[in-house]
Amino acid sequence: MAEEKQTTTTTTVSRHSEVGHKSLLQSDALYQYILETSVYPREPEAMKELRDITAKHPWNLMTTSADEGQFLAMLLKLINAKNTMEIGVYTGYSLLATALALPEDGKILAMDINRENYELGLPVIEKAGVAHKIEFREGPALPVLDQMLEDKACHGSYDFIFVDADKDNYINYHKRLIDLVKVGGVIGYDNTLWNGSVAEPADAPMRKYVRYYRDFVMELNKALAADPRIEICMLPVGDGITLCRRIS
Ligand SMILES: C[S@@+](CC[C@H](N)C(=O)[O-])C[C@H]1O[C@@H](n2cnc3c(N)ncnc32)[C@H](O)[C@@H]1O
Repeated sequence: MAEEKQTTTTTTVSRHSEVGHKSLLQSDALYQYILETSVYPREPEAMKELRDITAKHPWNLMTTSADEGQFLAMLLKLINAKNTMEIGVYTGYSLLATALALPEDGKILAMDINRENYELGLPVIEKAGVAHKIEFREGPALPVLDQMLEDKACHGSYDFIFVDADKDNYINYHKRLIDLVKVGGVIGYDNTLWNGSVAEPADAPMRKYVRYYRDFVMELNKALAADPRIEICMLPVGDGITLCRRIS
C-alpha cells in the first residue's frame, strides 16, 4: 500500500488504523489485558460480587463495565465529589462504584423506573456499608428534576451527575441538569458512542434498538459540542462517556 512506503511514523500509525488514529484499543485482547492487568486486581470485593450477580440477570448487557466503574471511582475522587446524582441504576454497579468512592458523608440521589433490579444489588451495597449514602427514587427521572428546579437551593448543588438511562431523553436531561450541577461540577453522559453506531452509515445493518436510539445519541453529541456553558471530553471508555464540566 502507498502509505506503507511513507516514513516509519506514518507507517506505524497506518498499521494501527485505516484512518490514522492512535487509539490504543485495537483488539479485544487489548481490552482483556486492561481488565486483567489493572481493573480486576483492584476491583473491590463488593463490586466483583455485584458484577457476578448481575451477570446472571437477563438484561446484564446494560451494566456498567468494570473498567468504567474504576474510571468513575477515580474521577469522583479527583474532583472530591460529595453531592452526586445517578440517573439509571439497574442493579447498581456504577452506583456502588460511586458510593464506595464518596466520603462517609457523601450523597447519591439515585433514580430508576425499576426498583426490582436495584433491590437485586442492594444487599451487596448494604454489606459494603455504603447504603446510607444512597437515596433511591423509583420512577422516571425527568419529573423529579423538574421538581428540584423549582427549589432554588438545588440549583448548582451537584458535584457530579452520571446519566445512564433512556437515551431519547438525554437532551431533556441536559436542559435540566445544567442548572443542577455546580459551576466546576461534572455531568457524565454514558453510551455516547452507542455501540459504535454513531460512526456507521445510516443504512448499515444494526439491531433495532441500536438504530432507534442512534439519532438521539448523535443529536446529543452535536448539542454538547455546541454548548458554550460546558467544556467537554468524549472518552472511549465502555460504550463511550462524555464528560461535561460546567463553566458558566
Ligand atoms: C444502562 S441501565 C443503567 C446501568 C447502571 N448504571 C449500571 O451500572 O448497571 C439503564 C437504566 O435506566 C433505567 N431507566 C430507563 N428509563 C428511565 C427513566 N425515564 N428514568 C429513570 N431511569 C430510567 C432503566 O430501568 C435501566 O435500569
